[in-house]
Amino acid sequence: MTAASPAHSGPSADPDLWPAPYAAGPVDATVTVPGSKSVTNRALVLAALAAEPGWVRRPLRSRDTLLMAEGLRVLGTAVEEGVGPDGTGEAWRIVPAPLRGPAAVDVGNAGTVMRFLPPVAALADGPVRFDGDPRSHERPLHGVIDALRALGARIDDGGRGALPLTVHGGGGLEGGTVEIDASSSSQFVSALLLSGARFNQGVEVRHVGGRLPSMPHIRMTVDMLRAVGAQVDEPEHGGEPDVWRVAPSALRGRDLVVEPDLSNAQPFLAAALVTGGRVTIPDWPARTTQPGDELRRIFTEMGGACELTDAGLTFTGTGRIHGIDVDLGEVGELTPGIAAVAALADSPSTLRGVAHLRLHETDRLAALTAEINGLGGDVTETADGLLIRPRPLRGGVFRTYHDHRMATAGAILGLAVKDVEIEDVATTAKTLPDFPGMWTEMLGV
Ligand SMILES: O=C(O)C1=C[C@@H](OP(=O)(O)O)[C@@H](O)[C@H](O)C1
Ligand SMILES: C=C(OP(=O)(O)O)C(=O)O
Repeated sequence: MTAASPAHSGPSADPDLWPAPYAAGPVDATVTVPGSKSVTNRALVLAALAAEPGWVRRPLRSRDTLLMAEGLRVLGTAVEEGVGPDGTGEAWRIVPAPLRGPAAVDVGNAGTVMRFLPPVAALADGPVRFDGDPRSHERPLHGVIDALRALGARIDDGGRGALPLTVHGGGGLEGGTVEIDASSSSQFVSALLLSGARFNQGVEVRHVGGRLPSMPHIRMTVDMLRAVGAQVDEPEHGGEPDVWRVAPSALRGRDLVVEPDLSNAQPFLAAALVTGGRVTIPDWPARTTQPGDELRRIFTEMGGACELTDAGLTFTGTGRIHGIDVDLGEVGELTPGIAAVAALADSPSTLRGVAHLRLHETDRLAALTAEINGLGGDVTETADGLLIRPRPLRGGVFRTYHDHRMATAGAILGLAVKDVEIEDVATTAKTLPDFPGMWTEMLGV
């Protein structure tokens, strides 16, 4: 472990700076992780589009999912706090209703809200205005806007191809075949498929362009559509490459239990790796489309070991971390946490396939480079990723740029480097509101 730099004057009293706890020894903890953002927000959209009420059990309650629930509410759907249909387990009860406008939807900086709801709004019977955080104006949306127009929707975006915009819902959408370039976000494809069953002709989405990122998230969309009764053709299992089809049909209301968010399990697993300790995540699914499941392979290659038992996933570290050369294109949202671990390794790492992270919550490649180097690291950006050469790090302020995964990446570094202070740790509320409490509880501090 690296001592704090003598030049560093110790933690400041700035309330916006969170002193990241330093781990004096190996962690040994069981950490229950709240539900998946991606599953919760798909479940909400599908339940709102269904022909009958449904339940979403163990939903994630975070900024992104509360924005999704509110967006659906203003479009007419009832999202009620309650218990599951058998009287057990906390759940949201979703009662679909005719989608209506005028309405105004705040997307915050949630990719899932800004991309999944405009197709839903096209089914409403009036104008729906979309706006969000300043960063939401910079995140790509052209794939959704152009596709919806091609499928028959009227959208006023002032020619920007981005937020803010108004979808002039016409009470329904013709649908049909559409070509999009989804190389900047897989969420374009997911967005069109999720609403596609409700279009008159269904939808056929043909991706044309560069590499499509985050394929597991598209598989999640397809699996969840099938679970509510949609008929989906997809490239896997013999379909045409880069083509997805959803047939027009009614969707069933279901009782769906949300899996723990495996991407939010990442910092806790990383804590086992970095401190040579042991962390168990209960309810780790045996089979899942969540990209976080890849952490079993990636963190094992970086020096740990994992075991999936009835108790959950137990991940054990040795305290020695190895560098890794890995393509993260399918699992881009894991990059900040992997970069933090890689900065503490005993050999260099190359993270590839993630150019599209420049358009995430912040430019994650620039942010990780600036902040790890700000602690004395040696990170360089490549055309599609990062080169990380570990060096002894020192304490200092780790800025987060309104990015929840920057905050958790900084916390991972703080385990091994004294006097790291995270700016605006509250930004973790996007997907994990109690992160600071969970982190200190894991460490027993
Ligand atoms: O569909 C989803 O739930 C997501 C898809 C991915 O988006 P991109 O394909 O834009 O990276 C991922 O990074 C994001 O965190 C969640
Ligand atoms: C990229 C992410 O989020 P979003 O859904 O806003 O795209 C993320 O959570 O890492």
